[in-house]
Amino acid sequence: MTEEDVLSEFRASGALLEGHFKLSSGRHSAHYLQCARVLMDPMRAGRLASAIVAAMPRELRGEIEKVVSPAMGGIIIGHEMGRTLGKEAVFLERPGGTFELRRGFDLKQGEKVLLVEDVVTTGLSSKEAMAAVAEAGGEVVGLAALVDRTSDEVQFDVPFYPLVQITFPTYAEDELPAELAAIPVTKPGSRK
Ligand SMILES: O=P(O)(O)OC[C@H]1O[C@H](OP(=O)(O)OP(=O)(O)O)[C@H](O)[C@@H]1O
Ligand SMILES: O=C(O)c1cc(=O)[nH]c(=O)[nH]1
Ligand SMILES: [Mg+2]
Repeated sequence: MTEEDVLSEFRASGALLEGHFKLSSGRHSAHYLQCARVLMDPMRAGRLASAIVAAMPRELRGEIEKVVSPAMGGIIIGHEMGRTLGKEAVFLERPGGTFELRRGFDLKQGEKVLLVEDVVTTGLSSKEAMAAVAEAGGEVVGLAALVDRTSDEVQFDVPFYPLVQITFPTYAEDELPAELAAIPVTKPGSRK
């Protein structure tokens, strides 16, 4: 799949939103990729997951023992990646503010994990999820995502495999452009 093919899937499903959004990090943006809309068609979700897996090196694919995703956004794409890889897919939740495995999900000591996100912007959620995997005994061997919204400063300790990179600007609360500040803000994600 080319980058334009992926963006067409986002446009076709009404997942490319324009307005004024408060992101998980607290930063603001005039653009939001609502991945839940792009993933609501199971066939499309499967196609996108297969495309992410196809872009990963064969050696890494062979190493993965389990897929772990941060809820909510990572769950559907993580599950579809698990299907493509033929591995179990579990998810992390943060009812108390910190990511943890619940519902009887666990990891073996040293189990090799592919972390799967829908969108990565500042990378904070991914890093918190990696810390939770380590805490549970797993070893993250790679990070995969549908969309990479990061700037050049964001670095990870493991290889990062986004399907598409889109650099929409983001702004701190105290540096909003006047035209953005004039639009009422919505916060689509679930981080408190
Ligand atoms: O790289 P970051 O700056 O951390 O932003 C990306 C994170 O933000 C969104 O989740 P959110 O916390 O909004 O909650 P959700 O997954 O429940 O929608 C998205 O699903 C990523 O997890
Ligand atoms: O940074 C985020 O919270 C974020 C950005 C985006 O475009 N889509 C999304 O689901 N989350
Ligand atoms: Mg999320």
